Amino acid sequence: MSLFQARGLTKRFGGLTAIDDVSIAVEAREIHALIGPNGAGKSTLVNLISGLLPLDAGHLSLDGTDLTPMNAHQRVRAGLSRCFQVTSVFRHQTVRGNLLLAAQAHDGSSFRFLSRRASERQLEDTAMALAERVGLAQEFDRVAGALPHGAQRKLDVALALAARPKLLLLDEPLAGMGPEDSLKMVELIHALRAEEAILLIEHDMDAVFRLADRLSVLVYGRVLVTGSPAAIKADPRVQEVYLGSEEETA
Ligand SMILES: Nc1ncnc2c1ncn2[C@@H]1O[C@H](COP(=O)(O)OP(=O)(O)OP(=O)(O)O)[C@@H](O)[C@H]1O
Repeated sequence: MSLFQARGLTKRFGGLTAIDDVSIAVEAREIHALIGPNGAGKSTLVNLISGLLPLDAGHLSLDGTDLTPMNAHQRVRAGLSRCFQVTSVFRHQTVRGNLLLAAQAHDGSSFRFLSRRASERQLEDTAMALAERVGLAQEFDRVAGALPHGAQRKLDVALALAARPKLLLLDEPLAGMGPEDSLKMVELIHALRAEEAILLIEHDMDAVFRLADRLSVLVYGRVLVTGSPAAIKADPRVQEVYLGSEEETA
């Protein structure tokens, strides 16, 4: 069984079926990218999976746990963590402060048998380990709002990692980044795959095709095709969807 399975997801907005019987699976250590033209339903699908929007129909499971009846917070606790297009960083806090808060929010109860000093030390270690994982150890004591955009997005990823997710939802992680930051973020996402499965929504097709193990193409709220990067590139139906902007699938 796949680590993550979504089956028959459906969402209507009045007369519009924005997501129409969508099924998608993500395996352990897989980067599964979701692509599609503007308005295809990618954001709606991510909101359904993370629990920000209620489903009209369908089922979701993660590592054998039924997520369907859970709200967004319960889904995070069950192992589904999300990075937002709009960063969720506390701008006036330092990197350390942000990561301590996140570590405490997700780990607080596991420290209740430790002394206060021991639990504080443990939280500090967790915060530093998160900073190191995303390459922000040098910026640990800097105020988050003063960091360059690329570093803030890394911090956003670290905040999502604090929940120790089994599946990480990355919603346009490269949005607003220059080429140098994009390259660093691609490297970071590539490295994350060793521990977290990733569902990636991203407009930068170069990055998507470099990172993804499999892709699903969403068109008018339906999955047109799922396959390897090579199969997706060669698929005439996909080429037709992107006709007029061939460089996007190149
Ligand atoms: N809250 C809403 N109420 C009504 N219609 C909506 C709502 N949210 C999305 N839609 C519609 O659902 C469809 C899918 O939109 P969605 O934003 O999910 O697409 P997308 O693939 O994420 O687009 P983009 O790549 O431009 O962000 C669109 O037709 C959109 O107008």
